[in-house]
Amino acid sequence: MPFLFRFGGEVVTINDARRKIDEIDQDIISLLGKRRRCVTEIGELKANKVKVRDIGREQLILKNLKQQAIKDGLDPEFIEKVYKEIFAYFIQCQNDMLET
Ligand SMILES: O=C(O)C(=O)C[C@]1(C(=O)O)C=C[C@@H](O)C=C1
Repeated sequence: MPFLFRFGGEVVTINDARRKIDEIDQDIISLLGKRRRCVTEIGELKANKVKVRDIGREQLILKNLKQQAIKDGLDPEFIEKVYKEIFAYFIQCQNDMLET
């Protein structure tokens, strides 16, 4: 008898739930890849490298995403930590592309 439990309103086995998590994780990675392509386009517009980092834009994104996080039942402080890493990575991507 497989272990059954509730996940998003349905009764499922742990393997079913893990398959859903695997799909969600693949979507997250694919969306981050898509985000990277947009950031690369912006990087090309910043070709003079006067200012790669835009703190005002980061703050606006964070404000909106923290509100969204609350609506989606997530801790906004967790989202802030995740996005600080995301911004750091994408700023590095822009710096790398502008150096080469
Ligand atoms: O909006 C920009 O100017 C970007 O380069 C994108 C981005 C981001 O990852 O969202 C990256 C670096 C900036 O500090 C702000 C935002």
